[in-house]
Amino acid sequence: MTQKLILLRHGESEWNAKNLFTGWVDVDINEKGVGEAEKAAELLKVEGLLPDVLHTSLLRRAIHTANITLDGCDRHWIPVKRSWRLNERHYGKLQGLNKTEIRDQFGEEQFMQWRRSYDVPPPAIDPDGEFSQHNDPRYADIPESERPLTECLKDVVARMLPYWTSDIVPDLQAGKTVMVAAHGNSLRALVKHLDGISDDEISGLNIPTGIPLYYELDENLSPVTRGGRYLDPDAAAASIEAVKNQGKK
Ligand SMILES: O=C(O)[C@H](O)COP(=O)(O)O
Repeated sequence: MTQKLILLRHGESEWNAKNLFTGWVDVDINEKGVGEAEKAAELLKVEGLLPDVLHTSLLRRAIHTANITLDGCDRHWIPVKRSWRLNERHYGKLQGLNKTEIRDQFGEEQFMQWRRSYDVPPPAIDPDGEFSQHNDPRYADIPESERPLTECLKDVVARMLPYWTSDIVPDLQAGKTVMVAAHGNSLRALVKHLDGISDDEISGLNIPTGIPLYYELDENLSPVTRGGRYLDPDAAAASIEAVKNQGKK
């Protein structure tokens, strides 16, 4: 028997539209993002892919997107589990800064290394700075020494995988259709794991906002089709290109 996994990056956020590095800053989705979340519900209904359980990050943009999508396909009542381990990558000192300005200031190579290298994190944020979440009560359960002040994708893989194993896999193995509502980089980390993508190749993978990515997994939790399937492939292709080119305009 195969298992059903739906990955959903939040719809466009206020800061996606403003071209700002966001990371753990808790911004909401904008009107376009609401529309994407509603469309995601339609796509799930057409496919007959109705989630039995939801896993989200602790961030409003993922939670809000998932609520709209589940409401739209009459699944607002399913159980929900949330974890900081599904949060966006902590973008360190870049949080709150404009992507184009950072690219202009530091050059394309440094900009892309911070955005897409596997193991080079941006400089750490000042824990008491304006865009820091270091003292946010929702993260009080993370021992202070382990609370990130910046992260590279490798760090995200390391903190996301324990949750995948302990909480998401058991739901899949119980035969549930699982939806994970999360973020560009936490989903890149999960896709890297599922598809066995190398540390080098992962730099070329981008996740579009608000379009369900469906994975059918075999008994070993390997994708039946590598890369899964976007439920709206044309919209996904256009949005992937836009994410890839962020900071270039
Ligand atoms: O945190 C952010 O700024 C975005 O959600 C992801 O940004 P990226 O595509 O530049 O990594």
